Amino acid sequence: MKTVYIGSDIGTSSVKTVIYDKNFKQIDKISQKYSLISNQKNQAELDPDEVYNSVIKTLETVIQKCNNSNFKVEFISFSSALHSMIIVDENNQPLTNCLTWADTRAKDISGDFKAFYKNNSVYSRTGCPYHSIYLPAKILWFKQNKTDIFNQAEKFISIKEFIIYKLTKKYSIDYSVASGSGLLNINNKKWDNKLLSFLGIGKSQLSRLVDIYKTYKIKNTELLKGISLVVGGGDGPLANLGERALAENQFAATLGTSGAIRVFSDKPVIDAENQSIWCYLLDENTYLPGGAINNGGIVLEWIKKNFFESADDYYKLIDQYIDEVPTGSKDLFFLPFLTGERSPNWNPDARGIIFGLDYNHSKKELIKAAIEGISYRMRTIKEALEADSSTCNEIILNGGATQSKPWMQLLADIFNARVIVHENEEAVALGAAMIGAIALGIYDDYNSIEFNHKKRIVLEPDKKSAKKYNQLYKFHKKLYDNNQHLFVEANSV
Ligand SMILES: O=C(O)[C@H](O)[C@@H](O)[C@H](O)[C@H](O)CO
Repeated sequence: MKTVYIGSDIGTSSVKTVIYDKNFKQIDKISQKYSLISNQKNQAELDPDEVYNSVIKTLETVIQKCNNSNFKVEFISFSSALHSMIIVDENNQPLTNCLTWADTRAKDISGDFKAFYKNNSVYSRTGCPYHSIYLPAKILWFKQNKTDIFNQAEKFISIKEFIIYKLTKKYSIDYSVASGSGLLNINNKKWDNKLLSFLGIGKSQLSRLVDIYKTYKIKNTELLKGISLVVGGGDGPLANLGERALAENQFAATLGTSGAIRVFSDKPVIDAENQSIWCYLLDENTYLPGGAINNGGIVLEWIKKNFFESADDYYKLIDQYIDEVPTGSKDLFFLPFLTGERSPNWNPDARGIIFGLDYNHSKKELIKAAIEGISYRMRTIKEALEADSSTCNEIILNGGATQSKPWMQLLADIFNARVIVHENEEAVALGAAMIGAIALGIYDDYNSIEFNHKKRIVLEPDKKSAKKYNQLYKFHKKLYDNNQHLFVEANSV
């Protein structure tokens, strides 16, 4: 009987459940989309029951397939997007939808929280810069704006806790997802007391902290009952694991709707002065400093929606324009802050700028300038990370951008580093499956996993283009810096 592992990646717009053989080779994958609810400004929510039903549907389909093929399922291991929050009442019923990382309502919280954050070194303890994406701001928003819900809150949980609760009747949160909440002290691995008392919530309102290897038996549904469920971790940390970017100078990057660059470290890495990077956890002993941009492929989707609605071959056109338009898009610059900024400046007021437009520019230059702008922002993260960890000459890339070879070459040139893409496309689900194999005692730790990672693409930077991009990048940064005060002023004109 063939033994198989299952990794399930609960993302922001879909769940992907993947079957692996015991050498972590993908056998099959089932995905199910769900809809992001965004009827009001700053809202980006998911319906928790819709997500749960989608997860169950993919799991049952996969288990049925395994049963039909006479495969022995060792475990199901989970991953989820970070920074999500659902408030549940004393009967374990959701009082809210699931606020995702993209929900920005909490940028409008009032009062002295920012000063508290600064004066109490919250960043140094939690590894999370002051920002509305994290749970402290989200919780405060409810306290200030929906007091009735805040008062009825029995627990503040993430989407993964919600699903695991439904499957096991246990509220547990792993250190990885907990570290992305902004409520965990990453040094002593405990909920941060000072922060909790400022917010006016108790430890009992948060789940029990468990390690990512914690295993339960599934209690419900005929097909899933009795299968080992491994709690697993957050998508960013598991992407690095799935990419096997294990060394301190190996950065793994994701570039999809948003983007991130991260690296494993055996100690906390923080930038106390500028707070340019975050530091999350994979497990109790592995730290994950990194940075994330809000504006990746979302910028290209915005251009499509507004200017290329009927272009079925939009992404092909993008590739063509990257090739046709010269480096630097004929001096056109696009600061891509369509949804504010996360790393490295965490500026919620940052706005998009198209600079240098003249009569000879066309949509081709506009698109290439957007691609260059997104890529420059990724470079700002690489640099912030290098300033606090090690220099990196090789970046392992995953996410939607890996569909475009011209974009990847442009990234290699802007990073002035080798870009590698592996054959396996589902790094996060793969990382979750690796955690499951450790949890079940098949491997001692993630270093000892034997894995033949095949490379699909290896791109070296082109020297001439890298040199040119170096100059252009400096100008891009200047454009950003010189407009800082105008971003703020624009709020009150
Ligand atoms: O490491 C990462 O990829 C980022 O830090 C996260 O903030 C993700 O964007 C989030 O989990 C949504 O996928």
